[in-house]
Amino acid sequence: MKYELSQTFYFEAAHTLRRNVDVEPSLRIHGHTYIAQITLAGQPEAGSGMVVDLGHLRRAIETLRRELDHRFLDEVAGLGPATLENLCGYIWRAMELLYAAKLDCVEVRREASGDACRLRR
Ligand SMILES: Nc1nc2c(c(=O)[nH]1)N=C([C@H](O)[C@H](O)COP(=O)(O)OP(=O)(O)OP(=O)(O)O)CN2
Ligand SMILES: [Zn+2]
Repeated sequence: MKYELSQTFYFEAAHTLRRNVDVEPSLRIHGHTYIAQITLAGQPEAGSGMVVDLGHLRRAIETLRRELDHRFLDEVAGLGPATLENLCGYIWRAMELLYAAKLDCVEVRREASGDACRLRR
């Protein structure tokens, strides 16, 4: 048995994208609302009864969110082309530094279009 703790946050950001379909509109600067979910998994520590204190996760997310919210994603260092896949990877790398093997899943969605990407251990 393992316990899964999740927290969800959103960010609004702009980007361009080089694609083989919808070439011209994708190359124009446009924006999306992104919803991201981070899941940590493990066993609660005996003393605290927590896998991780959710207050700690909330602070880590706030720092990360400042790097993405109201940004032009093409200019975010280390992201690469601003796809859902690369956003998952970017968030994963930031959270793995803090939570190591407890990091279980990162999901990024664009609900307006029904798009989602999930990165799992
Ligand atoms: N594998 C991926 N494919 C695409 C991604 C992605 O992140 N991973 N992203 C995009 C775009 O960001 C794109 O703007 C969405 O385009 P599209 O699916 O054509 O939908 P709309 O332009 O209609 O989206 P709106 O939300 O309505 O603007 C494309 N592919
Ligand atoms: Zn887009």
